[in-house]
Amino acid sequence: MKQVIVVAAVIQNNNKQILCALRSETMSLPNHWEFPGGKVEIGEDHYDALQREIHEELACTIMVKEKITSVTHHYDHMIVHLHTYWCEIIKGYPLAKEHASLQWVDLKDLKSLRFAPADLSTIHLITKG
Ligand SMILES: Nc1nc2c([nH]c(=O)n2[C@H]2C[C@H](O)[C@@H](COP(=O)(O)OP(=O)(O)OP(=O)(O)O)O2)c(=O)[nH]1
Repeated sequence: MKQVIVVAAVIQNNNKQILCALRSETMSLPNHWEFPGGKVEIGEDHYDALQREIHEELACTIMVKEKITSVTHHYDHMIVHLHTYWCEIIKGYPLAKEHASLQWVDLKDLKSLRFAPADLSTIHLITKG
């Protein structure tokens, strides 16, 4: 089965809301929310990949901070190794270049969005406590 390494950015604003991105109808996992990011390419480390993906998807520059978690999730069509990181926007304001939409979401409301299944452990970790 196809396996991919994916990095994703958890970005918080001054109101403690988290930036969530809606996958479009034409993407895999259509109409699911996710944390912006994407596949790590050959020769990239997680930091390079995350900065590149955020440039492409949100047209802004981030600083990658602490890792939140790493999980392996088995979808029907592939295995995703997902690594999530706290990130901070250091230049620009996020724009939906590839997603159907972006939304700043209160921590308490994250669980009510239909997220990609691989993201649930990250959501659990950032909403507890
Ligand atoms: N970016 C991102 N991808 C995620 C998350 N959770 C999760 O299961 N994924 C999956 C969805 C995709 O299959 C893959 C990320 O690849 P990608 O963002 O480059 O996806 P893509 O639409 O370009 O690729 P494809 O799967 O449609 O070929 O990981 C997440 O929080 N963020």
